Amino acid sequence: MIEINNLYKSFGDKPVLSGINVSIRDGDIFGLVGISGAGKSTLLRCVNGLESYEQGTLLVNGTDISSLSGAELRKFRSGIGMIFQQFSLLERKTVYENIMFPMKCFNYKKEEADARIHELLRLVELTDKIHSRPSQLSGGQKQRVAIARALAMNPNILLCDEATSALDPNITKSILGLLKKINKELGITIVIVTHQMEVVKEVCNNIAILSKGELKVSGSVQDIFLNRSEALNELLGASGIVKQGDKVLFEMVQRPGQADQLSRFALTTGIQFEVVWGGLDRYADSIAGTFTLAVDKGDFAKAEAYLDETGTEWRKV
Ligand SMILES: Nc1ncnc2c1ncn2[C@@H]1O[C@H](COP(=O)(O)OP(=O)(O)OP(=O)(O)O)[C@@H](O)[C@H]1O
Repeated sequence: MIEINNLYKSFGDKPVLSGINVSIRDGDIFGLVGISGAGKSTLLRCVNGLESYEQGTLLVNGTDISSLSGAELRKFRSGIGMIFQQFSLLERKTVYENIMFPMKCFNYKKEEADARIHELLRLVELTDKIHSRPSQLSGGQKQRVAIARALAMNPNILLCDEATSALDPNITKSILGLLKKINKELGITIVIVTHQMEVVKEVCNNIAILSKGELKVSGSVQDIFLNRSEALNELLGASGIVKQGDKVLFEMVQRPGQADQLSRFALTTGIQFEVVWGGLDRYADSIAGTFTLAVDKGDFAKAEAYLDETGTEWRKV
């Protein structure tokens, strides 16, 4: 469990995080999202003590990192793996030596480390690349090596800083598949910083949206996308949909299992409408979405009555 309470951090006199409250449960795949400069990476780096903070508390499995130093801090950090956009592999070393690196720092016995490297390479499906150097690998393969290295010390948390941002969509999918497998099979909590909404929808169960160093909203991915807060609209560039002339705009939510919602609305009310925004998305294993409809002002009372009578989830835009 990662519990962040009222966290404040500045660089010099510039506040970059303030009043941050986030709770990440064991087994979560948690997304930290927000536009560039929102403070996502800084918050992620606070979790493993790569950045310090001035106020608030940050507890990882009950331990306050700011209370640790020296060997205790090193031991604590070894329980948190991290991967990066640029992979950060040692270019002159082989795949084997790269994965060995953290174990070497902790004086693992050669046989023990050797067995662990083979086990990790099976997990990331790269056994045939054991003697390759990073320059001989594709981007996706490099990230697999980085993941294996991050897992070498058996962490219970994996931090991912824009880990798929440099990869093409198919490779991104395969890395996300690997992260899901690691989360499910090894029970590792994963925290993902990303600006890619498709990444969030594909793997995260919970997210927090940051803007200018502040937490705007947090909760389940599906709820946040279906509730369409202003913070999400801002992130998606959907703020301020233009209201035109005599039209009234409203948004209907389509939860899983409500696939006939639009056609029922059309057939029952007979109202002519335009779909001006929205669509369906896959959230892990279910499909849901929102539609923003525009109807003539004169038809809105009828539409509203239908929506309320049928218990449809909706809101005026
Ligand atoms: N070491 C540093 N020294 C001074 N300012 C910094 C430092 N690291 C980050 N910042 C500033 O802190 C703010 C938050 O940066 P951060 O990298 O956490 O944002 P981000 O949301 O991860 O953005 P991006 O998606 O562009 O990486 C930015 O204004 C950035 O310029």
